[in-house]
Formats: sequence, C-alpha cells, structure tokens
Amino acid sequence: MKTLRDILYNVSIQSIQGNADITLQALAIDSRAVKTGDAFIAVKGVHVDGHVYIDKAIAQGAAAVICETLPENLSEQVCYVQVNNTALASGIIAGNFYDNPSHQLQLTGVTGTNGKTTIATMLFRLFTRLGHHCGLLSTVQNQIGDTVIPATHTTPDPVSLNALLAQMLAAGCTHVFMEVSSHAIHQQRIAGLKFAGGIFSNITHDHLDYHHTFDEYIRVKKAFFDNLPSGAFALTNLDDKRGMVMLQNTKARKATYSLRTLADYKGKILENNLTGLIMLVDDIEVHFRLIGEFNAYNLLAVYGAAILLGEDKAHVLQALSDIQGAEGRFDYIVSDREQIIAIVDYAHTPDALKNVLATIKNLRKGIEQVITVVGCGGDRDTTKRPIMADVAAESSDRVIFTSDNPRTEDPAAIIREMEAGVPVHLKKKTLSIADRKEAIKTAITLANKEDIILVAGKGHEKYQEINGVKHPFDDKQVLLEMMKMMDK
Ligand SMILES: CC(=O)N[C@H]1[C@@H](OP(=O)(O)OP(=O)(O)OC[C@H]2O[C@@H](n3ccc(=O)[nH]c3=O)[C@H](O)[C@@H]2O)O[C@H](CO)[C@@H](O)[C@@H]1O[C@H](C)C(=O)N[C@@H](C)C(=O)N[C@H](CCC(=O)O)C(=O)O
Ligand SMILES: Nc1ncnc2c1ncn2[C@@H]1O[C@H](COP(=O)(O)OP(=O)(O)OP(=O)(O)O)[C@@H](O)[C@H]1O
Ligand SMILES: N[C@H](CCC[C@H](N)C(=O)O)C(=O)O
Ligand SMILES: [Mg+2]
Repeated sequence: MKTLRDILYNVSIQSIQGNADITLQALAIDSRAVKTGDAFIAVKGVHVDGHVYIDKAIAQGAAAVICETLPENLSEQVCYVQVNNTALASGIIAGNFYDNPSHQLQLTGVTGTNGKTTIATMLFRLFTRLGHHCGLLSTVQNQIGDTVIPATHTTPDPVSLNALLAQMLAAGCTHVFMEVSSHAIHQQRIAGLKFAGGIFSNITHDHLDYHHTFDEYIRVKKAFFDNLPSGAFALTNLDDKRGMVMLQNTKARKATYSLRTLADYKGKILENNLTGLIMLVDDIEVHFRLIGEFNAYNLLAVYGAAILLGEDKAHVLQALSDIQGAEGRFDYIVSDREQIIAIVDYAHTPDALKNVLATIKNLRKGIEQVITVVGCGGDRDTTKRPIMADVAAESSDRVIFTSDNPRTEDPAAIIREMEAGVPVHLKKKTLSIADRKEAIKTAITLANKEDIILVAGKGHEKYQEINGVKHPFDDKQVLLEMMKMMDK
C-alpha cells in the first residue's frame, strides 16, 4: 500500500494542505471512478476542467485531491496537493503508485501518422517468437502474452497505462511495445515513462482538428524524441521529409532506416505482389508476408528496432519472414466464384489511402476495376475529408462515399464535405450511399470477375459509432456475408 507522500516523489509541488501520510487505495483522473480512500487528480481537459468535479470526487470518498488551484472551501478529511501541472503530475504519480514498471521493462514506443499499430504489433509478435515474454499496447488491442485486454485508446491515460505495465511486469513480461499517439504526447499521458527506444514512422496530414497546424503536429511528435533518455535508441525513417527533424534534439542514440539512401538499416524491394514482399535487407534476401511499399518501411523499422534491442540479425529476419501484419491492415479475401479481391484496410488519412491505392495499382494485372468504399470519421479533422475523396477518385475506377464513424455529426453532411473535393471531371466515377452496409453491397454488385474492392477507414473496428452508441459492424464480416448472399 502506498501513502500519498510516496506517490508524490519527483512531482513539483506548490503546497500541501492536510496529512500526506494517509494510505491510498487507488488513483482516479475521472471523478466517476472515485471510490473511498482514493486520490483524485483534477486535469484540465478539452471539454471541461476536472477541477469542477473535486467536490463530487470527495462526496464519493476521495481521501486526497491533486489539483492546480485549491478549492475555496477545504474539507478537513481530505489532503490537498497543489501542483503546477496536473496532467504532467498524473504520469509521474501513476508511475510511483505502480512502482514505475516502465523502469523495469524494455519499453519501446512507436509514433508517426501511419504504421504505429503495424510496427508495434509486429515487434510484439517477433519478440514473442524469439522467446521473450511480451506486452502490447495498441489501437486494436492490448496484450499480455496471449491474454487480450480490449483497448479504448491508441495510448491509454497515464493511470490505466501504468496499471497495464505493472500487470505486464507481474506476468513476467520483459519487453513491451506501445503506440504513442500525438494526443498522448500532448496530453502528457506518457509522462514519467522510461523508454528503451522510440521509433518514428512518418508524418503526414491528420488530426489538424486537435493540433490546428501541421507545424504544431510536428512539434508535438518531436517532443517524444526530445524527452527520450540518453540510454535509449531513437530510430527514424530517413525517407520521410521530417525524419531527421524528429531526432534533432534527442539525447538518445540515433539510428536510421531507408529504402532510398544509405542508412543504418537499409532495404530494397525486389518483388511486391499479393503473396508478399521480397526484399534485400542489409544485403540478405528475405520474403515477407506483408504487402506494399509502405509495409517495407514498417518491416525495416521492426528489423532496426529488434537489432537495437540486442537481437541477432539472422534470427530476426528468419522469424520476421513468417509474421503476419495487424488485423484490418490490407486484410484481403478472394471470392470463390468470380475471384473478386476485397481488401479491408484502416486507411483513414489521405497519405494512407494514397499508399494503399498505389499498392493495389501495382497488384493489378491490367483490366480489373478498382472500386473503393470510403468515409471519414465525425468529430475528427474535417480538412482531410475533401482530400481523401480526391485521392479515392483519382486512384479508383469507381468510388462509393459512405459513413465511417459519424459520432455526433450528420453522415450526409460529412459526405457532402468529401464530395466537394472531387474534381468535376472525376465526379462521374463517384456515388454516395450513407448506409455503410448498402455501400459495400453496391460495390459487390458493381464488381465483375477479378475486380478489386477496397473498403477503407475502419480496418479492425467491430462497431460503428453513432451519437455515442457503438453499433456492431465489421467490414470484413459484411463483405463475406454479402459475397455469399450474392454468390459472387
Ligand atoms: C480529445 C481527447 O484526446 N480527449 C481525451 C481527454 O478528454 P477531454 O480532454 O475531453 O476530457 P474532458 O471531458 O474535458 O474532462 C477533463 C477531465 O475531467 C475529468 N472528468 C470529466 C467528467 C466527469 O464527470 N468527471 C471527471 O473527472 C476527465 O476524466 C478528464 O480528466 O482525456 C480523456 C481521459 O484521458 C480521454 O479519454 C479523451 O479521449 C477521447 C475519448 C478521444 O476520443 N480521444 C481520441 C481523439 C484520442 O485520444 N485518440 C488517440 C489516437 C489517435 C490516432 O491513433 O490517430 C488515442 O491515443 O487514442
Ligand atoms: N508506414 C506506413 N506509411 C504509410 N501508410 C501506412 C504505413 N503503414 C500503414 N499504413 C496505412 O495506414 C493504415 C493504418 O496503419 P496502422 O494502423 O499501422 O497505423 P497507426 O499509425 O497505428 O494508425 P492510428 O493513428 O489510427 O493508430 C493502414 O491500414 C495502411 O493503410
Ligand atoms: N485513432 C484514430 C482512428 C480513426 C479511425 C476512423 N475509423 C475514424 O473513426 O475516424 C482517431 O481516433 O482519429
Ligand atoms: Mg494505431
């Protein structure tokens, strides 16, 4: 059991009112989760200021309150700790509460606009195959060895994050691979964590609703590398325009990967088709199951990180050769009768969509049509909508605009914003069907023998979020059912 004083180690404190030697049951950053004997941390959020819930937290039994501004009336039963920045403090406090599990694990973080889930998942699978006990924190799911724990975020809040790392350590894990989203860096969800390494995949247009400008988005991503310790490695993609910028101010050991220039980990694509990639990796020829140039980058990142974590080159390449990609990433099925290829992919940014469609173009033998079904999420970056629609129309023969997760927005309005991005001469290729199931059905109806259908944006997701309710929905399942029903 920890006391309040124990968990304040390394926290920059302004004042303490009350007894800091009380024993704490748990930590909560949400008043709704507070139970008797807990410490409540009041964090300023995007929508509300957590400080307004201090009284509610106390009414629910909070024994301690950590805040930036003290309430006017203080309760005698509660110890108040005033700090400069509660978001930052919550990471350090959560680390202390759970005995700083990241300090006893080899924790590798992956950041970038696209590829985080793929890289983290492949590292988890690779290191498991190499005989290590591993943990994974990703958009698709969290994992402690074979045990799956559903994920609510790409990077969880600091209390959940440290609790998960502690569980991983207790279960005997030595290596943990996690995605580090830009929201998490900005909101200090990773404060206090000790990383053994950081990986940068790429940075392109996304999340401008949150970060406002591309420069700010770059600055936030770079902060992850700025804060890595000197004993860690920082591995970057040399072929990304901002690859070196990310490492400009890092204290960590710098390393690079590239498909185009000299780098510490160098790759070359020899073949790229539906059976996978054949690549030269540091002059060794290897076959991989993943498809597409963008996955050649992901594979190089995984390879480089594995070597930097002390693994043997030959063992790594042998094991990596047999590993599959993450669920819902270029996940394809081929129909029995007409050999229609249907691909489910999580492309939800302009760059991801461009890459997936370029990969499909490379796979085409010539006459097949490419039919793309795509939507954009509600309550997210609105500026990517017309761009994604344009990308889809440019690189497909037919496009059906549909709903992704509308969240609190009107699906028809999102689709109209997408349609506005399609140049006049491409309009005849497109149609709009808000109902995602109907849209997929229409794509199958339009498909002839050996055509390729891309269903983009939702990948592994098993639901569609409409007005706060998650309705069961699975792109791959819908494709399978519809193909069967229509006997294609
Ligand atoms: C925009 C964003 O990132 N929001 C995150 C943020 O919420 P917020 O700032 O809106 O919080 P708020 O509602 O203003 O509340 C402020 C504080 O008051 C507390 N509160 C609130 C209500 C109450 O009754 N009692 C109470 O104590 C809240 O717990 C919070 O600490 O802090 C919350 C607690 O950590 C997160 O759950 C929430 O994620 C929301 C649900 C979300 O959708 N986030 C997405 C955008 C996100 O983080 N995505 C990235 C991935 C992106 C990618 O992969 O491309 C991710 O890492 O998942
Ligand atoms: N290295 C890459 N470069 C560009 N696009 C990629 C790359 N890797 C994957 N993609 C594309 O981006 C999509 C999302 O990939 P992945 O889930 O690995 O990324 P992510 O960074 O985890 O995304 P999120 O931010 O949603 O967590 C894939 O389905 C694919 O279309
Ligand atoms: N992690 C990303 C995923 C977007 C996936 C897409 N299906 C959507 O709902 O917009 C986000 O929260 O922005
Ligand atoms: Mg992810």
